[in-house]
Amino acid sequence: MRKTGLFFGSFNPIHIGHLILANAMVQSGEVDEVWFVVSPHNPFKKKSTLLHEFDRLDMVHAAINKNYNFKATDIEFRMPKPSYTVDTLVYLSEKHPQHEFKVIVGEDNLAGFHKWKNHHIILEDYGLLVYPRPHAKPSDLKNHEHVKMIEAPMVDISATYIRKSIQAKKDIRYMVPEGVRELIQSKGFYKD
Ligand SMILES: Nc1ncnc2c1ncn2[C@@H]1O[C@H](COP(=O)(O)OP(=O)(O)OP(=O)(O)O)[C@@H](O)[C@H]1O
Ligand SMILES: O=C(O)c1ccc[n+]([C@@H]2O[C@H](COP(=O)([O-])O)[C@@H](O)[C@H]2O)c1
Repeated sequence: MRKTGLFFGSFNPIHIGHLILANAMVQSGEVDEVWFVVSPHNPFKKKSTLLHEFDRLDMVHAAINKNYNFKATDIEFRMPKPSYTVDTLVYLSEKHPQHEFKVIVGEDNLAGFHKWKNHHIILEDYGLLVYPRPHAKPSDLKNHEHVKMIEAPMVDISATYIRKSIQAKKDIRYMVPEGVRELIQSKGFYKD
């Protein structure tokens, strides 16, 4: 069985915070690889700054480059919207029976985790890999046998900050991998 961590996000754009964290998951030895699950554009949610899902997927591919421990998946583009984590897990497990999937979440997600669809199934059949987040509320879930806390650096950067920097015509070098920066520049993403 291949141990695979799923990292869900809109990745608008993917940045070094995401990549450092995904790499820490692989380095911890808890997973062999991380799949970036790009969240689709929810047609019911209007967010003018959210790029088309294929553009965000292209940036994730550019970021992964030749890291064979990382993979990007567009699986949720073809699933009913909004996509629930449990549905994606069930679908992926059926499609890839040789993989054992776990969900990567920030510590701040634990407090509201009981509101996720079929959260018991996520916990019992899959499990969570949790990375530290600043100001996370305490949660008993940390002691659950299928919840594993993973040590990872906290990198204080967000996609919002990067988008704002581009709008302010600032240099975003080092916040995203060079290939992502080149894509953003050549396609004129986030300029207006
Ligand atoms: N710097 C970071 N370190 C660790 N996790 C992060 C970081 N930035 C975002 N995340 C987490 O990664 C997941 C995917 O992030 P997302 O694509 O929403 O990026 P974001 O930078 O938070 O975006 P935005 O600023 O547009 O809200 C989310 O669960 C989010 O909490
Ligand atoms: O499946 C659910 O019910 C569910 C409810 C809330 C959040 N999630 C997952 O958690 C991710 C982060 O959620 P949020 O609300 O912190 O942006 C989101 O992209 C989903 O993958 C999933």
